[in-house]
Amino acid sequence: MTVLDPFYLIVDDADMLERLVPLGVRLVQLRIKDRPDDDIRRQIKRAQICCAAHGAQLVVNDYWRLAIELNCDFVHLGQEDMDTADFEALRGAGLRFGLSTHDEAELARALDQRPAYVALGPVYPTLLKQMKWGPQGLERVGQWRQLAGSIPLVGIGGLVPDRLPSLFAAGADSAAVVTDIKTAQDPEARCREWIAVTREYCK
Ligand SMILES: Cc1ncc(COP(=O)(O)OP(=O)(O)O)c(N)n1
Ligand SMILES: Cc1nc(C(=O)O)sc1CCOP(=O)(O)O
Ligand SMILES: [Mg+2]
Repeated sequence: MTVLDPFYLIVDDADMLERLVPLGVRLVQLRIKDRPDDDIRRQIKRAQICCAAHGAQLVVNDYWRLAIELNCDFVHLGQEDMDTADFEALRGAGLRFGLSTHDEAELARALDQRPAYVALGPVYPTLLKQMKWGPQGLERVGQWRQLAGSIPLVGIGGLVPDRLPSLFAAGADSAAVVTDIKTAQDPEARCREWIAVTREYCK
């Protein structure tokens, strides 16, 4: 079973990944939207080099075909991504995958695939993207903890350092973040705060 770091950084591009991973990030997702495949390919390669140099686990969002092509070992897929993903090909290539969930039906669908983790979101309101789901809240995190059994649980959406103790107390194993670090005046300093707050939850 994968043990997830409690701090799950999500970045938009390889530039930000190269700034933040050397600070001590151990789990990072490259979540690039609306770029040509060649650009994504180049950015994944940069991310692989940086993560290998710093002992961080790279997770590629969405682009599972490129992840197989480039010998990555971890992808994240949402429910729509799952519609077209070839899970046998992923397993055959030795890739682990984490899956997004927002309601019980999605959770059951995700658990059927024996993922490395399930993510529940948005735990709090998120500014990152329009979603049909309202904030799930901490009670829902606790419910997911029970339903997911031994599968690691990632909380995502509207997370900031002050919210982390209650998120972990509710049963999350890891906290994923985009906006709080991306929009910080000093992303490096904010990232260090996240590392400090989450360290005590390392298993
Ligand atoms: C850790 C984590 N959880 C959820 C998501 C969202 O995935 P998805 O629903 O496919 O949406 P996009 O991120 O692709 O817009 C995630 N990326 N990471
Ligand atoms: C990308 C994403 N997926 C979500 C889900 O619930 O599946 S919430 C979310 C946004 C998370 O980012 P922030 O830290 O900016 O709120
Ligand atoms: Mg996706």
